[in-house]
Amino acid sequence: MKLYSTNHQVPEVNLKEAVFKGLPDDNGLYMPENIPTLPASFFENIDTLSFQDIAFEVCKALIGDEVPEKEIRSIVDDVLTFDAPVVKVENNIYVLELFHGPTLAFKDFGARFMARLMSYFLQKEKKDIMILVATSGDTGSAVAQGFLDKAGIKVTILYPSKKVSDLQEKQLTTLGKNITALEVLGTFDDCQRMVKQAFLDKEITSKINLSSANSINISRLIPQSFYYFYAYAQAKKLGKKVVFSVPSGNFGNICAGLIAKKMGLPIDMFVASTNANDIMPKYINTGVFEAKPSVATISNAMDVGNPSNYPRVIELYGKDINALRKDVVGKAYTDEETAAAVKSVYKATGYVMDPHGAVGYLGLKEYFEESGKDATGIFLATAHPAKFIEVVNDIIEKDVEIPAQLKELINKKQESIVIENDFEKLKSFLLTAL
Ligand SMILES: Cc1ncc(COP(=O)(O)O)c(C=O)c1O
Ligand SMILES: N[C@@H](CCOP(=O)(O)O)C(=O)O
Repeated sequence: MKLYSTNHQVPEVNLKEAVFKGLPDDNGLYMPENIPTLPASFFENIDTLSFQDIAFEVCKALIGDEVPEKEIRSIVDDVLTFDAPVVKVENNIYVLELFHGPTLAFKDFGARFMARLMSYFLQKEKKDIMILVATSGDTGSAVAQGFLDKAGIKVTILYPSKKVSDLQEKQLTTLGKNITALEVLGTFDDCQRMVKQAFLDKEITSKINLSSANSINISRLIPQSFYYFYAYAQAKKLGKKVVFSVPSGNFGNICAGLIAKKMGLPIDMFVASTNANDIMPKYINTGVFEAKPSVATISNAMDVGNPSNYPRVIELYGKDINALRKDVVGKAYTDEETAAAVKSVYKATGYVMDPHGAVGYLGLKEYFEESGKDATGIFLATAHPAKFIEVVNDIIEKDVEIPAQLKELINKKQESIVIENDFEKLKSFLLTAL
């Protein structure tokens, strides 16, 4: 796989370089030079294949020139040890549950794949790596779990103080070992900015082999495309066109879906659904991209004011907004609308949505209402509702069952290092953590 930078100021790299480097030196994002189309026969038989078989075919088409087939098979089988079922919620409305992994969020797919792929590349080369990751709640814990105890790898997580849920914070701060959590006195955007700055700082990069585990790293996006194919395979028997609604923040998840579409997956439309941090819906609707400070919402993991995958999304459409609009509509919702959706769906069906999934549900409903389409609508449930019990229990007036992997964290001791919202503080931490 050859990858270029969206800023076009640095030479192309192969997959291995892109994975370890994370961010190109010109501050762009790595993009595959060629996105292969899968053969028609694959889509004809897709509903007869397992999740692992589908992922294997997709992955082989993307990275098979650099990673041997046998290795891809073993990576995919190791990563996909849990399901991603499509479940009916209402007439024409289905949910793709992406929260059955170890940290109960869709990030488990990306983080586990990245950890496995890096280990494969590192077998041939001995070097120590520092993974730097900014999180608004879910990426950090998935990455920490994915890299826990991996020899030669240290993980530093930056999370915004008091802006993640209590259980998310437990997940970030209780692992210890090779994982360090930095509690930043700022927003997620501040954490993301500091991480990006570290990749461009020559003193840091000359002393530390830094790598990113955010969706700026291409190896996060590849596995995030697998479940779009698998969801389509599950929905194929319904015989209708398929629309996906993706609750979005940094736009890595939807970007992976758009890559799946480029590979030939017949998706009729994507709905990019956000909370009040509506930078991308505004961009899609007006053509103006204006990053702004994020605001706190009940779908906290989507509180992003400068969506990092914007350059990739526009690159996929040759920077032609009208071409993008043919595939993607943008919708945004307030906390009141989100809470009302959680409540009404629970009352009508018994299904408990988390606030992020609820934003996706709202986007799908609105799109169907305005388009009048008779299609299979699938919204992505990106996290388990128990990760946000303080919000969800209040809305549905009932206690959500807490899965065992969260329950066991409740009494664990949290450990984090508080740092100011100042890049120099991160830099001195990194240089002393060597
Ligand atoms: C639960 C949840 N939903 C949605 C999102 C948004 O996904 P993305 O940043 O890929 O748009 C995130 C964070 O990434 C998340 O943790
Ligand atoms: N919502 C994310 C923010 C980071 O997103 P990423 O997909 O770009 O790594 C989170 O939960 O941390």
